[in-house]
Amino acid sequence: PSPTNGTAPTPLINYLDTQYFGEISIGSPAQMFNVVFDTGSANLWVPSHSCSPLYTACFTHNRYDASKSHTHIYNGTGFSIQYASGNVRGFLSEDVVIVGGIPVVQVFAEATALPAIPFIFAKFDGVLGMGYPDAAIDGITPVFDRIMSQHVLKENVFSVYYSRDPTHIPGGELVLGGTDPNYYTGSFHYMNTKEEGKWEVIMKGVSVGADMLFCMDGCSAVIDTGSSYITGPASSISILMKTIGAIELAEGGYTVSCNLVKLLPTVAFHLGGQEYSLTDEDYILWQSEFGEDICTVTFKALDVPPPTGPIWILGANFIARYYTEFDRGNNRIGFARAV
Ligand SMILES: CC(C)(C)OC(=O)N[C@@H]1CNC[C@H](C(=O)N(Cc2cccc(Cl)c2Cl)C2CC2)C1
Repeated sequence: PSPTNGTAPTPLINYLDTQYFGEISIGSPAQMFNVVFDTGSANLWVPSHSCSPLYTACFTHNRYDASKSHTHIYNGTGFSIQYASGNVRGFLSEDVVIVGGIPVVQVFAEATALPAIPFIFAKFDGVLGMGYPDAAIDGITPVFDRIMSQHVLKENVFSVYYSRDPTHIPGGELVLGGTDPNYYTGSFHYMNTKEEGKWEVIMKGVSVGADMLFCMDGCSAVIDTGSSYITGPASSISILMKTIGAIELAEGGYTVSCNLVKLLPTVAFHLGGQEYSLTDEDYILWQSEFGEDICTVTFKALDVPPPTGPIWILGANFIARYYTEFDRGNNRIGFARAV
């Protein structure tokens, strides 16, 4: 896919509707990595060749070997990213990174400490943050900003399609520089980002069936391609779960009995003058295990402390229903009905 027409598509793999990732290369000759294109963060990191194999999560993923790349530029500055479940630590390097066929000289982190939880569950090797520069740790210019400054894109936007059907190939698509009409119908509706530095918008309410139950006075919503689910404040989520008759599991997830799934109400998110509703098909993960069906609700409780929170995070299961355009040129987000 040459970026000559100003857009650069990258096919994504869909793993269980919870992880969507695509391939990039780093170094010369090319070393390939599967990364999540994560609008909720703004740094690129991949496991390092110098990560001790005692870290299971490093041992089971592709690792970048600086000594094998003749375009590697040494940096060595320390790096640490605090995830909820643990820190990824390492050091910075610089090399040629190719995304969707577009090469950039990029400062990125080589992870030398990768917590087993959650990364042994990751099918991807690393994370390519698609957030704003303000969110970048160590003030590193993010990949998309490096691409924009090359003036090779038709528009300073990128778009994300996440397939809901695990048998659909590709499992998704990232387009740099535009949108892909094959994956949406109807027109886009746009809303401005709340502030320059985040893929975050003002949400005007969350309704369950006909009743607006949450966020009546407005709240924030982050559109996060790197999160699997939709998360909301624990108080709201527990009311939502009671309303739909879901029962809480030990580790904090919720399930409903599969024969009631068809009766579940729609949940609608009021964003930018439009109601974005999700039906049971969109928010129930129906899995058959050992001959019995388990219906998991793909909403999770997550209390993000102020000043960032309280917020709702609209993740993969929202994006799978609503094709999303992230517009850096106009600091706005657009949604269209996904195919
Ligand atoms: C404050 C700061 C650290 C920048 O916040 C973030 O980076 N916030 C990120 C926001 N987007 C989701 C990121 C996340 O949770 N994972 C872990 C993950 C997600 C889904 C499935 C799996 Cl298996 C895993 Cl491991 C990233 C690897 C995508 C955290």
